[in-house]
Amino acid sequence: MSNAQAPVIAHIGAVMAGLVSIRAYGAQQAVRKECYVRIDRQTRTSRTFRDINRCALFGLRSYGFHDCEANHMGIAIYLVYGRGVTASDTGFALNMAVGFCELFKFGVFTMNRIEVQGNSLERVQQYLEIEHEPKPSSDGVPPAYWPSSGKLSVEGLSARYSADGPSVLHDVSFTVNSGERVGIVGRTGSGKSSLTLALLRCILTEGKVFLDDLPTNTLNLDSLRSSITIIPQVPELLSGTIRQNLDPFEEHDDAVLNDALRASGLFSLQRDDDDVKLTLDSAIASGGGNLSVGQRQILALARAMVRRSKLLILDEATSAIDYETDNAIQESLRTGLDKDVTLLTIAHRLQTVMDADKIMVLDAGRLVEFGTPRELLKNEHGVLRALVDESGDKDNLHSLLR
Ligand SMILES: Nc1ncnc2c1ncn2[C@@H]1O[C@H](COP(=O)(O)OP(=O)(O)OP(=O)(O)O)[C@@H](O)[C@H]1O
Repeated sequence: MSNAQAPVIAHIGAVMAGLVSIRAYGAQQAVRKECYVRIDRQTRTSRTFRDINRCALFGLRSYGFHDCEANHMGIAIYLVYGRGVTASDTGFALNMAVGFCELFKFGVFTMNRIEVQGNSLERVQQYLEIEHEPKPSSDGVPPAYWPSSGKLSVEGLSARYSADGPSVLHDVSFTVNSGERVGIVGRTGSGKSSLTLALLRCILTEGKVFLDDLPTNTLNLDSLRSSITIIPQVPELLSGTIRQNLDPFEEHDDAVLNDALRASGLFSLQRDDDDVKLTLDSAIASGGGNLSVGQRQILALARAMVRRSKLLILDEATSAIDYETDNAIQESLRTGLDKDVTLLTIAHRLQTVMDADKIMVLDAGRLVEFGTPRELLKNEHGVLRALVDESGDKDNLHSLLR
């Protein structure tokens, strides 16, 4: 019954979250139909559960009548005709005999309830049994100064999503010097996001990755991931205040946090006559639901500045944010970050990476070009040149480069 109930609750949750889209696409009928299917399934199991319960209760009552009542009668006869039985013995014995039946019934129902609720334990068990990432060990703790620079070297990196799945990155090798800004481009499915996941060891990898000359495969995952900051296309925020989101462990004072907000460009986007201004005390809804995607990205950028990571990976979300916000973010990336911060930008729009120090072009999981934009565009048969020539922005991109 519990297993049938979860899909109903999940469906209602999903519908509530997507009400606007459902109405916009006129999908009420399909959603209602799916809801009925799930409710029917849940009702069937619930009905069976209750029927069996009734059956058990009926059985118990019958048993109680035949057995307990007969017992009571036997005891009563003994108490009336037996010798040396006092009035207090009689009262006590009859009282206990009636109570025993109730206790027995209660015991059976409690056992049944425990079995049903045990379903929750089964679910916990399922989570305990899934494959876990390696646990941190004392050997994997990096020196306190690490990483002192954002130098990144990758040697023969291959990656796959599961042990028996296909390889999505093939023998990728490159070196990015500390403070360099590198744009990662490629067609859809070329492995751009997989490369960032491989750097964070979120997927299975082979080959070597060195951050500030330390091989990352020997490090504890928490140390590695806390030293690299990634700003995804749609950053997640925690419910609380902006202060808690920027500094969850309360390690920095307000001046540092405000500096980060200013450097990330948040204040430059707010006008004096805005009704709602974001400050450190502004409330954030769960997942950042009360902020726009652009504002969430800016806060994620501010968080990266507070963390002072030497390697920052930006999964560009230009399609979701307006021109002004995009400009503010790009400007903050140019001016707000420390000079030794290495920035890898996954570019969906070529325009944002044309001023990068280097561009990395991926194709079907292979690194096919890596160099300065000028060098790569000189190659008439190159992949970047083809991507630029295919884009509607071709003239603009060439003129940007000039
Ligand atoms: N969770 C996953 N499980 C298995 N394979 C995956 C998974 N995610 C991506 N892939 C595969 O990995 C390859 C590279 O995908 P990836 O998401 O890295 O491409 P991308 O260049 O980031 O694409 P896009 O520009 O569309 O985001 C694709 O062939 C894809 O099918």
